[in-house]
Amino acid sequence: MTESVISCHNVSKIFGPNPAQHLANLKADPSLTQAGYVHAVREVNLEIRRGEMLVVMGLSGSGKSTLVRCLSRLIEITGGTVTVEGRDIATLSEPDLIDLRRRKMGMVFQSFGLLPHRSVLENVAFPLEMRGQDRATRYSRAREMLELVGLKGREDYFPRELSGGQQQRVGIARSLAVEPDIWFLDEPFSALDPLIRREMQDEFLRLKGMMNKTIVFITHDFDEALRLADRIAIMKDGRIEQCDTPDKIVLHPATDYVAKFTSEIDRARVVHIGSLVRPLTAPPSGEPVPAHRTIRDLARQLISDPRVEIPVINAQGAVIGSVLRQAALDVLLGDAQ
Ligand SMILES: Nc1ncnc2c1ncn2[C@@H]1O[C@H](COP(=O)(O)OP(=O)(O)OP(=O)(O)O)[C@@H](O)[C@H]1O
Repeated sequence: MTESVISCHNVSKIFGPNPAQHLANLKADPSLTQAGYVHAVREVNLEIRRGEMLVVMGLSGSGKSTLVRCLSRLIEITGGTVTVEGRDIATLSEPDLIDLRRRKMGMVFQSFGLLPHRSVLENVAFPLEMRGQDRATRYSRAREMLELVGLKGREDYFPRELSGGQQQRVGIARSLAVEPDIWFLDEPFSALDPLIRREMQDEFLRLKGMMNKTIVFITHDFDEALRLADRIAIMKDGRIEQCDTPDKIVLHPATDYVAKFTSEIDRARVVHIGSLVRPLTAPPSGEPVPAHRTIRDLARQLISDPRVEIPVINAQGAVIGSVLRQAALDVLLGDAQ
């Protein structure tokens, strides 16, 4: 099992004048809600693994931003513990906390937050300037990052001369310049129009493949979550309803609420053959199918294949079990339970 980088144990956040006092009885006493208390995050338990992309998904007001801000202690939690690489971040002094954020963490927000009077190059180099790096080193690193996000040649532009998508790329390049191990992105693409958003998602998947970073990505768009995530944590009223791989979420939604999100989804595009693997009941025969392919990818073959049971291979080519053709067809035709 991969090492956990961030752990949340029973994390709660209550906004209000005297939150700690009400941690135990907020739920039972509705008058506290009337008095202005908001239970934004409720008893969240979560392990974020090194190198994974965890997408936090939920409707507006479900607590996504609050939870993610608790992970870097931008917000003080009311109850529970958050540990980052084994250290309880509530126990860190202010300088240690700033150091942890500067050395390990990067953040990208929905509003691009670029400095309007500085060029693109200067914007990307800015966090390195804050770190006291000399001009030549920081400009060279900033150029590298701009090339990585596809903005080579735009170094001397000003933010107002770029499109929304390009500005967000500058924001991404700026946060990558400091080489964060843990990367928090709060709805980074939501201000972009659908086509550019899709392009940015592709770009993001490319970057993710190149860098082995732990990423926590917030979105309220389920399609975006399914496209990008290794695992999705679905929040409702401050709680995590389910935290699982996209395959498991669409195949086995844990609650009615999660099921509602998945009802409109084309499952065959999400579910990989590997998710339906079961032990072989007979020696494998005929051409196997790779576990990493989606049911949609293999639709033609599945429809015409006469076999009841089709062997499945892993990335190394070893047979890991089989898939019942009928089970795959059920997903394809929307009959999966
Ligand atoms: N500083 C604050 N003071 C009081 N209440 C707050 C504060 N910040 C957030 N809240 C409340 O906490 C709840 C969760 O808010 P949060 O911003 O975490 O939700 P979200 O899922 O990120 O929403 P969105 O998708 O709209 O950004 C909401 O009811 C919100 O009004």
